[in-house]
Amino acid sequence: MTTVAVLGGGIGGLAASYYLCKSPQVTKVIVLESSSRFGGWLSSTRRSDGAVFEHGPRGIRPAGAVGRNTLNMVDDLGLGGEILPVDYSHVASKNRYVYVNKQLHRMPSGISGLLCTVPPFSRPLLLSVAKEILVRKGKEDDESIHSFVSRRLGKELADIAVDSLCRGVFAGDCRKLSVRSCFPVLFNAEQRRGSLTLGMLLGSGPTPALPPRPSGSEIPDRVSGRVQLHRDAGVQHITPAASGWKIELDDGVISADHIISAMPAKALSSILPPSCQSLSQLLQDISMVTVAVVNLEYEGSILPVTGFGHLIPSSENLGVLGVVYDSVPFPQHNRPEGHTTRLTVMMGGAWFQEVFGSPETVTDECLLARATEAVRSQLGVTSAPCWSWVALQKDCIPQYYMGHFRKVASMRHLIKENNLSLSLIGCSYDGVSVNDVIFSGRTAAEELIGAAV
Ligand SMILES: Cc1cc2nc3c(=O)[nH]c(=O)nc-3n(C[C@H](O)[C@H](O)[C@H](O)COP(=O)(O)OP(=O)(O)OC[C@H]3O[C@@H](n4cnc5c(N)ncnc54)[C@H](O)[C@@H]3O)c2cc1C
Ligand SMILES: C=Cc1c2[nH]c(c1C)Cc1[nH]c(c(CCC(=O)O)c1C)Cc1[nH]c(c(C)c1CCC(=O)O)Cc1[nH]c(c(C)c1C=C)C2
Repeated sequence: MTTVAVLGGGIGGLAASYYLCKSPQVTKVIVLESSSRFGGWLSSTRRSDGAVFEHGPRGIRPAGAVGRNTLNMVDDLGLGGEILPVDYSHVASKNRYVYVNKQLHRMPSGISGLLCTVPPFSRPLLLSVAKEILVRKGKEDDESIHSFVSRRLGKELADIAVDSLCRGVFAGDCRKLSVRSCFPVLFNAEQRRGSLTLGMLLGSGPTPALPPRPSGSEIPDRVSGRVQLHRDAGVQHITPAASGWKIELDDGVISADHIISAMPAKALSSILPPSCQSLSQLLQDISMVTVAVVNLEYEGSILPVTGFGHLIPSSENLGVLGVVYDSVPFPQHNRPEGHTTRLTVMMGGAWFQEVFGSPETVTDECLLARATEAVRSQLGVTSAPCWSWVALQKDCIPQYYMGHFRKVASMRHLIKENNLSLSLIGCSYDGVSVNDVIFSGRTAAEELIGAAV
């Protein structure tokens, strides 16, 4: 009865089409992807010798409702056996480093991390946590992450730990990013319990509910039967029609009863008609940053420490955000013959233009030189890499600046007010992690169908 067009074939669009096909009310799902491959930022190189290098995301957090939701989807698609688990006792889960004052420091963890003074911090975490309970609740309806954490836990934690964390998740500047939109758990803990510590101990509100999992191994067949996947199908314009939408592609026009937009907000803004100008303007306002992802392979075991990787606060180095020690969490992706170490250096983000100039003119040689120099100075690796790959991921991570929640609420309000049969999903709105994006696809499918899927 219903034809749904999903615009954008990244993980958000693919997840939405998977959930839509679980309902018999949806007769056809048409996924339109402008590039020549599906997956969006999920992208890797598998070399002929078996080594794998990720140019986008490399892991998901299985925790919480959204993490469980991803695992359920992966299982239902019969892909559970492909997961490379990194459990909580793994060294990559326990050891994360920050590079401060030209040294690597292991981030405090466990009881001893709470009770002892662990450099680069000047006092035990427990002191900050205990004092936090007494800090009064903020009065604003949003605040920068840096201001929020400085106020509640002290400036040192904000300057080092939180500054680094925001670079390692949003490639962004914690002085500009919104605590309400980037870390809703922290914001809600303060709102509901008056304290992060109490929020963590007592819980800070409802988490998304997951309906029971469907039993079927037939799901992949049902999905493939009703989904049409079109690559090289860039959407140029969409126009509301008597019932639903007219969708203009480079080489034709199609109709759909409903559109799920899984493309970046700015891209959607550029294909809307003049009659949707207010919505267009709000969408246009969601900025993205560019990240240079440099994969490096070195002969032998070259790491001075073992763990997931290290992050670098903006006070130490603006341009280099962090280094992932890929061989540690995912040794299965090393080349089987002869021992090598795989690393990924991530650079730029909110500081790209300032440090490297325009993404349009920066060269791969320049980015490779900056990445190998970071590995030399931060990890003491003097040898040259035996293999490298530079991927310039332009406009790849949205920045939820202060007031982001208001913009998103206004967009959804405008859509409702104008009776547009349109859902907004993907990383531009309600969370940037792969888990969040998959969950946004599920939420949109459920809202459209009017039932849990
Ligand atoms: C370097 C990097 C590392 C990351 N690491 C992690 C990680 O470890 N863990 C984690 O959870 N998350 C990570 N993320 C975040 C996560 O990967 C992304 O937020 C997520 O993949 C975004 O998915 P999406 O479907 O919303 O968007 P996208 O992947 O951007 O998909 C949108 C699609 O829309 C298409 N499109 C655009 N315009 C049009 C048009 N006009 N017509 C048709 N199609 C169009 C695009 O080609 C694209 O394929 C990382 C991101 C990056 C960039
Ligand atoms: C240095 C840059 C980046 C690194 N990863 C990303 C960037 C921009 C992107 C990214 N990483 C994670 C997520 C998902 C967040 C979530 O809510 O699940 C995204 C969008 C996962 C992540 N990576 C690190 C942390 C602390 C997290 C949060 C979740 C978790 O605990 O796993 C740390 C980290 N990321 C990078 C490095 C070098 C690094 C080092 C310790 C790379």
